[in-house]
Amino acid sequence: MRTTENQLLVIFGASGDLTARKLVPALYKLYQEKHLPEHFAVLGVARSFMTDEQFRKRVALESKHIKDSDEFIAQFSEKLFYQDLGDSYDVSYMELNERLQDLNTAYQTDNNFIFYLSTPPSLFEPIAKNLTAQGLNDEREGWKRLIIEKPFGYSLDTAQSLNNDLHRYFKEKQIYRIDHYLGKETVQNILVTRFANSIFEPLWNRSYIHHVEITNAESDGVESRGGYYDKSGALRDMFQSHLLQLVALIVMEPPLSADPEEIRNEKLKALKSLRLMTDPEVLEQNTIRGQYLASEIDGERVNGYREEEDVDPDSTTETYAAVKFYVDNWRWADVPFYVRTAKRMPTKVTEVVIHFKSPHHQIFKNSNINKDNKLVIRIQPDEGILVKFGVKVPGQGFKVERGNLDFYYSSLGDTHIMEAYERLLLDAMQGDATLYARADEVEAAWRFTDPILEYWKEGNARIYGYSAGVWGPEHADELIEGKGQWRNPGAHLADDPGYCVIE
Ligand SMILES: NC(=O)C1=CN([C@@H]2O[C@H](COP(=O)(O)OP(=O)(O)OC[C@H]3O[C@@H](n4cnc5c(N)ncnc54)[C@H](OP(=O)(O)O)[C@@H]3O)[C@@H](O)[C@H]2O)C=CC1
Ligand SMILES: O=C1O[C@H](COP(=O)(O)O)[C@@H](O)[C@H](O)[C@H]1O
Repeated sequence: MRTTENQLLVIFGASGDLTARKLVPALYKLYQEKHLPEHFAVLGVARSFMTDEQFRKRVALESKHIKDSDEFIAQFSEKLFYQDLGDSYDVSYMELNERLQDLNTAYQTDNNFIFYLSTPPSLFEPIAKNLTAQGLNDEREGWKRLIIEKPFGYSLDTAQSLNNDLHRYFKEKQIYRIDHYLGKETVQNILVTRFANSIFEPLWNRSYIHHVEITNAESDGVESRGGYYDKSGALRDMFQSHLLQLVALIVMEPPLSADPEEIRNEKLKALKSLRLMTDPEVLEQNTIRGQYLASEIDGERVNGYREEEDVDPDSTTETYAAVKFYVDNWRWADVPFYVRTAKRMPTKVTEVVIHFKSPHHQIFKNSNINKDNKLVIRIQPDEGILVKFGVKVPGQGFKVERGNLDFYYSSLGDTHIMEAYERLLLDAMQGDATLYARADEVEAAWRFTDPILEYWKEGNARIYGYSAGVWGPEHADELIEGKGQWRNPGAHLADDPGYCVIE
């Protein structure tokens, strides 16, 4: 059992959206579930002026994301404090340090500090530098950890220079780069499915796997984040980070143990083995970008991307990205990977599908099976795993249909499944970086993504429009043709069509 030592959590960007919507509710849940240490406090930091009481009201007492009895919330709120930084950096950081030391003494947090940077990325380096100037990176008394929000860089160059900047002030082992997909239970379950069973891993290679398909679909548009998204796009926002982390978990070799560095070493090797696409012809044939157009969903008009708030009316930023690629190593040679991510799809769903090859000799010639075995790892919603396999239809002869063999997390009843930010915060509090991305992993992911972005930026690849509420541009079907078709899953895995369900 890992221990959570006494500590003080400092959140930069405490007046922002993420703090109110994700971080404080996650801390509250950890408090409810009794995961927080006996001596614990949170200091929120931003430029806006607020008293402790105003901060508490804003993020806890009046938060629609926290629901519980007033008394319990009030107890939790007493652990929350706020310090404004104003605009004059040196003086402010000195005051911040004094406040920290006072809280550290009052709450007996043993000089253990986590600094969570939930600010615009341009502030990651200056905050690390200012903390260092105050000696707040020094681990001689108590440990110091730095959590960095996404996006981590905008390209390989910018990610490398951010890594270099941060390493000037903090050691790699002090740095925790958030990728909230790694905090999802079902994403972690990929490791368990593969390495805690002997029934999947022997098949997990080019001899048995036909192709791998990953879909990340959101039904929402860009909502209020148009300003950020228009400079980012689907490839930077989802593919480079969350989806390549999923790919790494699917592709990686078995680690020696569940030790964080062993797992991260294998993920790095996996990311390094993705075949770089630099030839324009290859990029043209293997990547597709799209942008959603205005449409009607359930009788209501929804905006096209270019009409969204804070989006350039002539924007060529992609809201749909599909990439086909190969992994150049012994295990995966010639197995195509198809990964797509998009906004304004028919439903919100993320899943990994391992498509197995057909049996190499068909005995049941009259069977009406034209689909192969599949392993569906449903990341969200309706989290679970589904195996599609052939079963005999009762009656004469050998008619074969696809049956479903499944497991759903919802069947665990009342078991509390930690939300990603809860899990990640608790891990950082306990000094476990397994579910955080290491510097070299992030760079390897950018190395693969950069040439696609460059090719798209040059205006070479066409940007296909698709109506909001459909599965992306029709042209994307050509990418996967010859290997089958996109699975276009429904919201509920439990409703996945199958001849029978084996309980
Ligand atoms: N919101 C979301 O759903 C997601 C956000 N993220 C990431 O989380 C981070 C925060 O995002 P979000 O909360 O949405 O952003 P917001 O714009 O809502 O908040 C930014 C915060 O940074 C503060 N800030 C700005 N300048 C400074 C400064 N000089 N010193 C200290 N604080 C400062 C702002 O407060 P003030 O103006 O008072 O200083 C505010 O509290 C970003 O890196 C974002 O990419 C990642 C995934 C999802
Ligand atoms: O990081 C991000 O993720 C969300 C999707 O997260 P999920 O947990 O709801 O799947 C995405 O909407 C956002 O654009 C992106 O920045």
